[in-house]
Amino acid sequence: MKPRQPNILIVDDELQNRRLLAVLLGPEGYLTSSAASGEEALAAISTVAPDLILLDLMMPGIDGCAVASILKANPATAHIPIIMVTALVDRSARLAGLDAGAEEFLTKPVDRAELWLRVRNLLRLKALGAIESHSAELEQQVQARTVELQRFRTAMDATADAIMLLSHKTMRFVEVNATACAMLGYSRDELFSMSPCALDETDPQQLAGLCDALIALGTDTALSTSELVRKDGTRVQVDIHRQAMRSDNDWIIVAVVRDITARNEADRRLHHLAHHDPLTALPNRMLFYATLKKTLEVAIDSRWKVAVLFIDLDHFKAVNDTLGHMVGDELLIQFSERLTQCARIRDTVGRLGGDEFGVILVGQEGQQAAAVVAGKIGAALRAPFLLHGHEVSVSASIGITIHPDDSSDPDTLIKYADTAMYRAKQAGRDTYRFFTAQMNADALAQLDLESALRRAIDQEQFVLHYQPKLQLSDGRIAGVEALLRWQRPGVGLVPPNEFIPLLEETGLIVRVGSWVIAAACRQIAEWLASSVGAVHVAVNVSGRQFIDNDLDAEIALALEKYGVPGELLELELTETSMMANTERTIDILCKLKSRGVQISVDDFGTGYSSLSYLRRFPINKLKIDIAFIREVTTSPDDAAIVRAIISMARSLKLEVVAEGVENEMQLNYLRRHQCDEIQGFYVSRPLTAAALRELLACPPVLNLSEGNFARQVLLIVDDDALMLDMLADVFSADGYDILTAHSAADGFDLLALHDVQVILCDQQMPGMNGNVFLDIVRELHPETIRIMLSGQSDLLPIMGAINQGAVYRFYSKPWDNKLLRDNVRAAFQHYRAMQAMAAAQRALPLP
Ligand SMILES: Nc1nc2c(ncn2[C@@H]2O[C@H](COP(=O)(O)O[C@H]3[C@@H](O)[C@H](n4cnc5c(=O)[nH]c(N)nc54)O[C@@H]3COP(=O)(O)O)[C@@H](O)[C@H]2O)c(=O)[nH]1
Repeated sequence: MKPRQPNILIVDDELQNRRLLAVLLGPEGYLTSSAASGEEALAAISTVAPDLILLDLMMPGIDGCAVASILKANPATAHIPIIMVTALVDRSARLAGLDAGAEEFLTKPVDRAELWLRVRNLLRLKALGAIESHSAELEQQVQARTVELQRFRTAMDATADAIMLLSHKTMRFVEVNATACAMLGYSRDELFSMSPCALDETDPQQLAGLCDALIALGTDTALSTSELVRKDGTRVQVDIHRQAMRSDNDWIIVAVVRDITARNEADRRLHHLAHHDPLTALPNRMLFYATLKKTLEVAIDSRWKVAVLFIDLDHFKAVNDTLGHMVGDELLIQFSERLTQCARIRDTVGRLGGDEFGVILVGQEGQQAAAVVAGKIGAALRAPFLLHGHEVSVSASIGITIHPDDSSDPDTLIKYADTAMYRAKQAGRDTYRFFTAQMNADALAQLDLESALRRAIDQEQFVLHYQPKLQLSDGRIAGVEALLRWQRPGVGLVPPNEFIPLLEETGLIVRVGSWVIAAACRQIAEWLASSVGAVHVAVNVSGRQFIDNDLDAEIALALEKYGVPGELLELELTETSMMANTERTIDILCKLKSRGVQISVDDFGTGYSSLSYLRRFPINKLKIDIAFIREVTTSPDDAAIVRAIISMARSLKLEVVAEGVENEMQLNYLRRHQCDEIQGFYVSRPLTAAALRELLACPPVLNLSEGNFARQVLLIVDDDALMLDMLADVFSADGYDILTAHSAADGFDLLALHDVQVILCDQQMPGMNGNVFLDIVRELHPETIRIMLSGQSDLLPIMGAINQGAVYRFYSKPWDNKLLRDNVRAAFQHYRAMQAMAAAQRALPLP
């Protein structure tokens, strides 16, 4: 390229001088322009700045010094070199010129060689000055950029995300921050020298394609999740935001890389938490369901069978309620471990909630495999669990459904397995049941019944019947028990056993129970206001009424609403319901008792039966369950239980009511053993309110004669009628009340009805012989004195009976009348002595 010709401005008021200088400069390749005055020069310079100015010192108007001063004062023109041309040779004129800013002087007339030399030197110097200032400028720029870059790097390095800048042209990193180095284990220089493809195992074409796509996106950023390989070969999961940015004639791909390992781990943990039971770590209901759904999809294609086992621990609630939730939790954990061991790796074990677990079995066998696993689960539970120092034995009830036999829908399979599990429970627990179509029909019937019951509640289709309780001391009606009946439209009166279990199961018992309390209070108030007067009414209360609502407030409200004194209301609770939620139940019962409400334990003897535990409850009465009353006069076991309950109740100062009394024998037996009240068909069946009113107006007269308590009653038992007569004759003169029985059965009835003190019994009787009879009597009526009459020479059975305490004396037939009478008299004396001793013991204070 041809160098640019320097442009020189000649300023002189003399044309001659201007022309001369132009002529002198022309041959040296300079372009010249001229100005005839200082003003003209300044105007020209403001338009085009010359490379050098030859300035005449002495000019009219603005002289050379003034022009120089103006130009040097202006930064835009200060750099233009000025050669002052003057005819003046004195020193002061020259100094004035230099002072004004001129770089050089030429004296007129101008010497050509000196002119060229000065011009050339000044132009060179100017060029040098321009370069220097340019490099200074450049240096400044570089410094500024370096500071900027440093600041940028510091900022980049302080960023938690890795930042990597990739040149599109070179496909190499041009910048990376410290986080990138730390994340990937490479130094900055290593990253600059390596191909980015090594980091995510792509090939260069892929990378180029990715960059092109980003460039096409413009300023938009693209997000992707990827995995990068560290220097040590390990992998790091990352989110990458990429953006292409123009940089001169290149594109820079900016990648902001975030390590998402921790986030992924947190996500994984969250996912695990959402799908697993935190206590047992087993899949929860949601995951169990999802697994079953997937398993069924595969099974349908591959024609496999899938069995679903629904497992529920038996009496788990009792463990929880009595030993506490910590023990309950531990049981669930240990059970889940045993359960998992019963399944194969490919099976799924899950916790469906509470004490309910599920197992999914896949295979060809279906039923057989399910039965085997169910058997294994049962066997796994044989060994007791050691739970925080308590040894606990539990069993499980299992329901089983099979795909494709029962259904191929996950919901239905689980529901059917649940239904079958209930059947296993009903069958006595600790067993398993396969689902059957009948179960489904039953389940549907249950649903029908449930909706009918909901309607019954809304439409108040319930009524109360009342069954009297008789006080044994005086034969008066002591009160009544309110018993629920359902007047089901189109069906008639439905007894509670047919619907109370479902009310309990569905929780509807709480609403119905509230209705019962209100209805009973309303009825008490009605009787109170009528000629009937005060009637003490007991209502049955379910355990759920204690848990699900504020029973105390509810009863208080009902008593207040109907103006009923608390003393006329009694609550009957079963032992089992008392054991659930003990503390809350005790609290509520105490509040109720303070209102005068009586509390009795229903069905006593069938549940927990721990009187020491029951002492914590503010109870007034025990109701002995009907199961012990049915055979109380013939079953030594039942009789012993009844007597034990009465005696324990006495010592705790509780009243005792026997329920289900159906005959006079039971009544007398209970009366003789100090039972306070009886309830049962013998007194009356449950009655409508109207029928009860009539009964109360004209109460039943029951045979409650003082009996023969003060008399001496001798029972003679012999199948031989002649023998019976003879024996009765022998004792007729001794003033006893003599009862005769032809068989053991008759003997039991008479013993129940009368206060027999001495028994004389033939050993050889058909049916039950004397040994067995007296042995049972010993248990039923231990206070009696039992004498055996034997015609046998074999004394061994009699000796046995004597040793067991069943027989007090024995006599061989034929007997000596006098000896026999003496001994019977002695037997009565012995009886009285024993009674006196027992009474004295009873009178002693309790330990
Ligand atoms: N939670 C509630 N439970 C209630 C309510 N009303 C009744 N029930 C419970 O339902 C069960 C069955 O009651 P029901 O069919 O009324 O039977 C009672 C009596 O009829 C029956 N009974 C009475 N005497 C005799 C008899 O001599 N022989 C005989 N075979 N049965 C007899 O016993 C039932 C009373 O039992 P109990 O309550 O234990 O005293 C029953 O469990 C009721 O409790 C209610 O409102 N809420």
